[in-house]
Amino acid sequence: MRLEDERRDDSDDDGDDDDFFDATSADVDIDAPPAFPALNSAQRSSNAAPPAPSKGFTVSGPSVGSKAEGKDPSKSSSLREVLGVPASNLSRPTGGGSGGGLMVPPSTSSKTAPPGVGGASGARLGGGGSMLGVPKETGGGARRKVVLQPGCSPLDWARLKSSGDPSLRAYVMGMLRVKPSELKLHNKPDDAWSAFNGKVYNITPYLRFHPGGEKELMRCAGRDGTRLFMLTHSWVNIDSMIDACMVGILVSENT
Ligand code: HEM
Repeated sequence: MRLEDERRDDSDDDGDDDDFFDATSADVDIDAPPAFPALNSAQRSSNAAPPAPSKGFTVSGPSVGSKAEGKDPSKSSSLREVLGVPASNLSRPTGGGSGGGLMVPPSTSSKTAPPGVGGASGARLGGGGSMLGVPKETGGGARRKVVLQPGCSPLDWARLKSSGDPSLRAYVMGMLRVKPSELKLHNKPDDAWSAFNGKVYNITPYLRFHPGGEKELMRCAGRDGTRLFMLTHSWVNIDSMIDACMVGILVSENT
């Protein structure tokens, strides 16, 4: 399916949290990436530089030079796998100590702590919390962050992913050759497939684990989400994240 065609079956953007995919509305750029970090996030408000994709960022925390990498537990390859993030991205330039992996210890950040919450964990609820499965700050002001339900942390996902549960692959045996017209049929939360880099994945099981929320992920249900994915967070290693959900490869309509 060409991009022009994709634009016709658009998701509506009426602010309703319940509507995931609507193939009828038009005139919205379906690949317009969401703000990352969120426009009103602690990362931005704390005088942060814009997040860099994979190179050229600065680190304000403890030394994370290549020599230190092997010694730091938060940069172990297994953690990287769980997060689907290359080592070089575990510390994004966040300022204010709200980064995901190696940033300033929690106790140094009190700026975003909600009232009544001491500087320790409460201050860490925003920013890079999603990478560690920490529910994000929700209360107060205009901030509207995704809250992962209990049991939906990256580690929980890693556990489920390696369980071999056949429902991860929608009970598909072998690998399918999926045409865009067939892909389009799987556009509901309980039956959502999406193509990334030519591979078709059943994204339904991952929805509740997605740090960016179900609604954002559902924007690419039933279609090729590669562009939106790359515009949003090209540093995320999609293969390592949802390889267990792969159901086939995307083929052209007249194959
Ligand atoms: C199956 C495909 C996807 C996977 C495996 C995935 C995975 C992830 C991961 C691992 C993160 C955390 C990254 C980090 O904090 O550095 C993340 C965050 C995010 N994702 Fe996705 N993503 C997918 C698709 C999408 C799509 C299609 C969208 C949007 C339209 C999206 C929007 C977001 C947003 C907005 C965040 C930031 C959440 C925050 O505020 O921390 N994602 N995603």
